[in-house]
Amino acid sequence: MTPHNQAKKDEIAKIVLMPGDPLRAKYIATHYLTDIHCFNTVRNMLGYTGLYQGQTLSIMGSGMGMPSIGIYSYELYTQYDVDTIIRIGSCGALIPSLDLFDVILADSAWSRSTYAQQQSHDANRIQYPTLEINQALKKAANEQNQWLHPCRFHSSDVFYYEAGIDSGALANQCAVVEMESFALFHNAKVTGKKAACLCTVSDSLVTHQETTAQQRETAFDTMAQIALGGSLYV
Ligand SMILES: O=P(O)(O)O[C@H]1O[C@H](CO)[C@@H](O)[C@H]1O
Ligand SMILES: O=c1cc[nH]c(=O)[nH]1
Repeated sequence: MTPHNQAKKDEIAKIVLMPGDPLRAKYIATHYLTDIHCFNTVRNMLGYTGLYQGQTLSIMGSGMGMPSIGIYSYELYTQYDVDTIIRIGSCGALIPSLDLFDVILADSAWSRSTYAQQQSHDANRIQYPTLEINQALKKAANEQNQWLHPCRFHSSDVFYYEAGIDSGALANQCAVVEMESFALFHNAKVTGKKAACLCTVSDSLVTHQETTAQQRETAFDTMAQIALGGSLYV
């Protein structure tokens, strides 16, 4: 147990799907897993373990932002022997060619965050997912006839900008913005574990279209199904 997670070690699977929203975790667990068991309610950061096509899998919220996913993912990797975390988030489109509900796969995450610098003196502004997990997700998407858009993410500490879209994100060819992948990829690297990040486009910073809070909780089924399918190839 940790200050943030009441689970015993054997209650969490080797693979964890991790949305920011704990209610998205509950929705996916209750709709797609069988034999589910809720292993964490501390701070309402709900976590579930169950079976997906016979394989044990966990789904747990990360909360919003790098400090939050930094805590939960580090504990999962170092105290619960989790091997792989696949973030299943929402993101804002930074380029006009992306539509609401498109599913995006991070091939890298650029950030101004000091998370990696503070955590391990890692000064890299770009962190990377695990290639083998991205390949598993691409294979699952292919099988499901879904198109996955691989691109660089801007992993930001900010949701509401007074100064407009971060020019550094555009200069670094980021196609979407979200708030966790950089810290997750860093934690996977320093612990010798694996990570990937899928996001569904929930809004566009270009067209200003947006989904509702309810859709962000319960309407990201395409992404969930790709992550669930990919977990079988990990
Ligand atoms: O929907 P989730 O997974 O929380 O992801 C995105 O949504 C939150 C902001 O609304 C941030 O956590 C951002 O990364
Ligand atoms: O961080 C995020 C997530 C979704 N949409 C945004 O605009 N930013």
